[in-house]
Amino acid sequence: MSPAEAQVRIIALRSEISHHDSLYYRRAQPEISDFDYDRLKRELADLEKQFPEAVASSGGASPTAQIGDDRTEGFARVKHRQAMTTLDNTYDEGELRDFHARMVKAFGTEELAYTVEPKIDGVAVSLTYEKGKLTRAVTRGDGEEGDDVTVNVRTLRGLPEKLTPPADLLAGALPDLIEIRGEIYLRDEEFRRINQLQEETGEAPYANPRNLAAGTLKQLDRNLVKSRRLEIVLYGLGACEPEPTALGIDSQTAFQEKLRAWGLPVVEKFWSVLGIDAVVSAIRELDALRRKFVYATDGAVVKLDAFAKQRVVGFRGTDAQGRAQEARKLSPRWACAYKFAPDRAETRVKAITIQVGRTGALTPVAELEPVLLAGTTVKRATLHNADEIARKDVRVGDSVLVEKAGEIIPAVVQVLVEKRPPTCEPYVFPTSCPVCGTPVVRAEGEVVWRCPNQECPEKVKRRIEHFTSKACLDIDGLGEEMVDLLLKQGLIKNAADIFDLKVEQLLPLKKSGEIWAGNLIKGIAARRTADLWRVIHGLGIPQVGAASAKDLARRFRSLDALVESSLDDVIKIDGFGEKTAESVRAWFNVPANRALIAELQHAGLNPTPPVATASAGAIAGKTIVLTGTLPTLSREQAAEKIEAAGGKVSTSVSKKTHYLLAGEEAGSKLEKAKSLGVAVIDEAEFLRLLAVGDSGE
Ligand SMILES: NC(=O)c1ccc[n+]([C@@H]2O[C@H](COP(=O)([O-])OP(=O)(O)OC[C@H]3O[C@@H](n4cnc5c(N)ncnc54)[C@H](O)[C@@H]3O)[C@@H](O)[C@H]2O)c1
Ligand SMILES: [Zn+2]
Repeated sequence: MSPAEAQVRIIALRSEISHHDSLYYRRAQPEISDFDYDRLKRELADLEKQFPEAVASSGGASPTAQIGDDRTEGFARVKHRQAMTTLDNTYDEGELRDFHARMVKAFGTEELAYTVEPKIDGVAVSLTYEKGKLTRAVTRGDGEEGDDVTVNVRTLRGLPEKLTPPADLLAGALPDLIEIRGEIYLRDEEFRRINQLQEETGEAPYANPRNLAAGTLKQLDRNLVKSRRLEIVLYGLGACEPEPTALGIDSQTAFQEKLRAWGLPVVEKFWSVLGIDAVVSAIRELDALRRKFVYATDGAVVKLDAFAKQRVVGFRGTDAQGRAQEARKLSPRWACAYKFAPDRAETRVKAITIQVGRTGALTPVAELEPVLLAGTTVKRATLHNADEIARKDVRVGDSVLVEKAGEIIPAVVQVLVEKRPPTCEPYVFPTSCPVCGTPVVRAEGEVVWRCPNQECPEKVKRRIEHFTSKACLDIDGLGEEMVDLLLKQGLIKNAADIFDLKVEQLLPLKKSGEIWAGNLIKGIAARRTADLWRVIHGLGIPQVGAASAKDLARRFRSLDALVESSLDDVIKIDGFGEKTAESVRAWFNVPANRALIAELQHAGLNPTPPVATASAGAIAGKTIVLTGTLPTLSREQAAEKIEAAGGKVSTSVSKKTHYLLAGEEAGSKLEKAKSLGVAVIDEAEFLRLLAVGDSGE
């Protein structure tokens, strides 16, 4: 390659990489896989090294000398006390050994202590704890300054507002201020749940849990954030006052132990080892274990253990020409990320079929030549939607690469265009429903095409299947096949008909099926009084999963009350965003849906409301004032709990106040409460009261 050609390629790569950076960090909707992205970036870094003169005349900053910037509109920006960096990474064991060789050169010994940690594929954040209390959460941003996401991070389950102080003084006190770095992630099952809702409502599904976590963390609707169960795992140290050594933290291993002692969520396992061979075997162990972890991992992070040694080698902060940039830290020289190549395989697309979902969404699926991938045989892979097929230009007959991350459904990541047979025609997405022939529609701003026919046999079937499924009415013996058979025989037309089935009607379906038919009818009859939330879930209201159905059951306690509820009533439920509430109301406003409810009731469906609900609890209807600092709950959390239990939070103490919930350093409110004879309770008492009304599902 000539310098002139190199320059052209460098400019092209820079713009391509910037494009992918913006999609990945700001919009959380990347177009290419990480593996392919890393290849582009490596190509650019190599060219920049090889042709420094071409770099000099290309102008502008290179993505190789920057940290991917995640900052977006709508968030306050906060400077990190200590910069957040990225990691140098490799897919190659040889390069990992080169890293070790550099350390050996710096310290003159092979016997170097390292930690090996899982590399969590989440969204990087920095938490600040001041005097043991969580005060701030900030995204990595450009490394120097990130977005303030404190409000959203406070919704995370499993993240303590306070650090557990050491049991004995010898263990060191809590730091005055500490920045703790970690990753926010979503579990696979939560990822799947949300993606299903996305698809049902016609929004683009997320490609993987990391992107969904990133997209969620940057939501401005706190209720939406809360409804998605984000979690966090912590592993890194930023600024610390006093010096970490004063707290007994002089290595990554000691820091890991401290995180555990403080009660923070941490990695399941890390290794403290001596020398590079031990590093390599720890990475092998990690690779064998990592699929069992609750978060996705994409590699191992190897760190020089001793902080004193880390300080000696410092950070990479130079651009491609080796010039130092103004104190901009890019990545530590004392760490190296070894990435695991994704599980990928090459196969061929035999056909593209279209699935029609419960809400009519048309989902294209690639039917594949069976191929072994991550230990399982893969025959089908999702193609998501029409836009995705067009973007990747997937055609029947194409050779493709399929990738499987964790337990996630395999996806076609790339078409091998060079292997395309000349007869391959571009795929044409159907313009009518493959099942009922109705022309498909696409709502404005949606990516999903739908069959709009409410009577579409496939939709009807899927609605009934959902209604009788384990997750909903849980009717024994009424699986997908039986529902299909009953529909084909004309014995049912909708979910309500199930309750009118007679033994005589079922007898012809099976040879000597008396016992079977009798049991099925008995089973169906027993579900007439199923839990209310199961019935609500079974209705298949868009956006309403089991958790929301439980909330609705707790709040309304009967189908009639739910049918008659107003948008306002629904919005007020804790955890319900406007979107969910609107979706609920829209569903009940459809005459056919109301008719179905009437039919169900007519057929004897009489669901059981939750046993002990919040409205029967000790907090329900009570006015509570908060004061002082509580030992574990933040004010926000306490207020939320009160409202969720049907109580009211008030700011000032009066004769109408039922309880004053008082923590440490309670001031004038405490005196006033005492003078008015208002009951004063502490956090423990408060939690006991809450528990009184919380036994119902
Ligand atoms: N597909 C795309 O279009 C696209 C675009 C941009 C970036 N990316 C992906 O993102 C990567 C770059 O992102 P990055 O700068 O965050 O780098 P990175 O994800 O490769 O590694 C650095 C990050 O790893 C995280 N990390 C996880 N576990 C850790 C541990 N135990 N110790 C220390 N750090 C740990 C930290 O947040 C750190 O910032 C690329 O390599 C690529 O895989 C993909
Ligand atoms: Zn149809």
